[in-house]
Amino acid sequence: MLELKQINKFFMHGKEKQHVLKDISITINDGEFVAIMGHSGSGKSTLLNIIGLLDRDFSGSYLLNGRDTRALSKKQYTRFRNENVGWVFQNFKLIDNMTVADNVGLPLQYQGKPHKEIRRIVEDVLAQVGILDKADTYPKLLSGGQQQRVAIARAIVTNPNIVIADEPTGALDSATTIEIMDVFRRLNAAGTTLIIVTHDASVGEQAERLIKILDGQVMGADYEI
Ligand SMILES: Nc1ncnc2c1ncn2[C@@H]1O[C@H](COP(=O)(O)OP(=O)(O)OP(=O)(O)O)[C@@H](O)[C@H]1O
Repeated sequence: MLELKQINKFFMHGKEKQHVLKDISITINDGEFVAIMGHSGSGKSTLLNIIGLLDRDFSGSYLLNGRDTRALSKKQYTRFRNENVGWVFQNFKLIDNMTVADNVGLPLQYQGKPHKEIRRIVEDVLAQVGILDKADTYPKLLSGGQQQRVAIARAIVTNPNIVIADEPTGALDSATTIEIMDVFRRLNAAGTTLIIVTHDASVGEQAERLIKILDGQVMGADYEI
């Protein structure tokens, strides 16, 4: 479970202080599929970075699986993220000069797993996202949808309980968006908590719950984006 309480976040622009997140309190239960929507600049990515343990420079409290994320040392915080959260981005963020299998296996390499075990887990995960036949090719030779499957495989290779995706279909056409959302939905059906920021209403409507953000604040269900 994920509990954000009274989160406030500021950015400095020279001497100007910008209040980007305003008193955000959200609870997300294990296994939920939540979409976050709102206008450009409303604070969605800033919020996602906090939820996904990439940023803890904020005020308020954030408990993840009962742990106070702000009480962790820097090393513990990074480790906690690697164990609990898988990230997927709009532009895939794959390493071009590494094969698909090596990209997906990277988080396991960081964990110090033996080579043979890494290959076995990677093949399992690639099969799960439907691109086992691409294991030994390079990302740039794949379509956008295939590259996003690789990125999803990399996000889930450590078996995290939460997958966080920032505009994961933003660079994909509508047919590919449907395919990628199928992959996400299967993942969620198998028990993974899924949190997606999206501008695409067809993606947002697949979520169990929609969190709407306006100017850094959570809006009620009747707010029209
Ligand atoms: N690192 C940063 N330094 C300074 N200001 C920032 C930084 N990151 C975001 N901001 C500001 O915070 C506000 C919210 O940005 P954020 O990226 O969270 O919005 P968003 O809702 O995700 O937008 P979009 O839909 O366009 O991605 C914006 O005004 C942005 O300029």
